[in-house]
Amino acid sequence: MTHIWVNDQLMNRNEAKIDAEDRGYQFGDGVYEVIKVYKGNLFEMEAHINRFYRSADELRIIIPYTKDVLHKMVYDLVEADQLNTGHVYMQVTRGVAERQHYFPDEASATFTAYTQVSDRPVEQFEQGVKTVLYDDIRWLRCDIKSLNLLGAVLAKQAAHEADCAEAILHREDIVTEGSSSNVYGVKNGIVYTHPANNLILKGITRDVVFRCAKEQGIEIVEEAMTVEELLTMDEVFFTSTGAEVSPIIQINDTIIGDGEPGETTRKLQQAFEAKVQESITI
Ligand SMILES: Cc1ncc(COP(=O)(O)O)c(CN[C@@H]2CONC2=O)c1O
Repeated sequence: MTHIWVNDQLMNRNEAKIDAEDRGYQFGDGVYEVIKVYKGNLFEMEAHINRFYRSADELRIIIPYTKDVLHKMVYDLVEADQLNTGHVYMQVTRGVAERQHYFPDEASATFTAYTQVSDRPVEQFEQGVKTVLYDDIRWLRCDIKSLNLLGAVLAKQAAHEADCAEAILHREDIVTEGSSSNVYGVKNGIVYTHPANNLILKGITRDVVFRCAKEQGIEIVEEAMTVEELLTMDEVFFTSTGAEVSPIIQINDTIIGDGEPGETTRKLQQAFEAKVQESITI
């Protein structure tokens, strides 16, 4: 039996009860994080916690724990579930109150966190994936990791129906990011990706890849690509907590490069793997 934090109670997963008037349930009024666990070790935990609090602050949601207490709660959850490889999903909502759009005067945040076993998608790393293009119909605060995911849900559904792993989003002609990932193009060994502003989520994996690129002497230019530029890149890849560094070999009907994962992508995959291994202290 796995466990779940519901506020400050760690209980069996099937005992959790969430009120029908929780604002996360009714309005998507909350924020979340997905944290990878490798051999029982939380990867980039501090960065995820910092982004979690920043997202909550942007929505004026008060997380009722200090960062240290929250870190311990997540650590204890992984221990309780003896999670080896997988992820922790955690979220905080503005809480339970009679349904009204404006912030309720009286509501205390609802925090939940649970673990999920999830293997690393090794075949995806090795072979690369097909993707589709999809209009970025999301709101203009994509830098907040909010529960408002309908734009991403519809995009991912379109990818799923096309037997693809990801949808690449674009606002008119400008490529922003994936439905649940950051997207990069490589031309002549230089990596291009959308600037970290309100139109994308500044991924934790993106930050690790930036560090890896610097160490490897690979130039990254934070400059938005047009759809046409993306389709004519030598290499394309995407990153997320779950996808790590995954090559993209096809976008709609366009084969990227020679249809195989590229050299720069491979270098970044190897450098990222070294970071993963470093995080495993046992
Ligand atoms: C819209 C969006 N952009 C970028 C990313 C990549 O961010 P990280 O590198 O920090 O993961 C995510 C991750 N979304 C999480 C990752 O796994 N499932 C999700 O919903 C995302 O949802």
